Amino acid sequence: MTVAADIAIVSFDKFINGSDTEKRAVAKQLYEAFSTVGWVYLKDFGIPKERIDEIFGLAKIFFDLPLQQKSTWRLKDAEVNQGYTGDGDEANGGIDHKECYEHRRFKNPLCPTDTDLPGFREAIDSFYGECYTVGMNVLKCLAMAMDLGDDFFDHVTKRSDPQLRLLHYPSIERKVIEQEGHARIIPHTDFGLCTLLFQDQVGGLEVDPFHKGDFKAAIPVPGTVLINIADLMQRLTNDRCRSTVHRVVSPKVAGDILPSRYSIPFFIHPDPEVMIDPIVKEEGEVKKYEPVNAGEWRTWNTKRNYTNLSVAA
Ligand SMILES: O=C(O)CCC(=O)C(=O)O
Ligand SMILES: [Fe+2]
Repeated sequence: MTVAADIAIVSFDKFINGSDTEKRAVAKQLYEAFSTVGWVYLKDFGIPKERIDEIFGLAKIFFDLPLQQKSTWRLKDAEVNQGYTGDGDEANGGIDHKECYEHRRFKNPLCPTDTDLPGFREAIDSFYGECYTVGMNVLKCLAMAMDLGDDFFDHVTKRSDPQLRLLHYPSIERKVIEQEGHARIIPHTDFGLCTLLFQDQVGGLEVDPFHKGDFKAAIPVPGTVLINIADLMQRLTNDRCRSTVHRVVSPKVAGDILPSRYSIPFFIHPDPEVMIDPIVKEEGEVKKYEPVNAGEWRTWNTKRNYTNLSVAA
């Protein structure tokens, strides 16, 4: 049996509603988690449960549509990275069994209209805004905890265009997922600044916190959203914050057929023109990474993940 990962549960209430001292105390708790395991379960983060349930419900309605219809919104360009990707479209060194819908901040030409799916676009846009607020507050915590100036990340996220992803792992035979090189999503790190991750109650998400091939379950905790550090934040903080490997495998349920699973990541990226150059804070500290341009980094990593999507080449 897989052991549960040691991921702290932190309340965001005092960050949203508390005094400056209370805000800083929450920031410290987040930083502590991000600089060890790289993940935290955030509760009391200000998005009502009903809203999250509504979005999971809409994801189910969307993915239940016939493949032919979903394919009319098929993602065409890895750089734009918006629309539907089917099972097998995204792969990077292994085989994932999943389908996704990607939604962006400014333009969503491949989003179902009100005629296709009444209320879908409006609900997804509002949820996007709510996730954005949580995400920017998480970045503010990091700025506070690292003494970068509280508004440090405001300057690198003015045109920030995070990616909201609805994810569906279809019900599938266990023996298919459990073949060598297959997974619901293969081991990877996220490549932006940080990610918010909502998951349903099915399970199967695992984290390898210290990169020893020792995966531990990030079990679903009701009322929380997981937040994890991604590669650009690790680079920017010169390894103070840790972007850790994770994957989704079979949930711990009996039977030959696995239930379907839904999750909703919200990937936060800096403005495309920003250079991510490691911040050094101590006398004699050496930068562990070369500076990278955030926009080029995002495009390069996204294209790499869509090697199977012929139109994106
Ligand atoms: O479905 C999940 O819980 C994880 C998804 C994920 O890691 C990703 O989309 O990058
Ligand atoms: Fe991920």
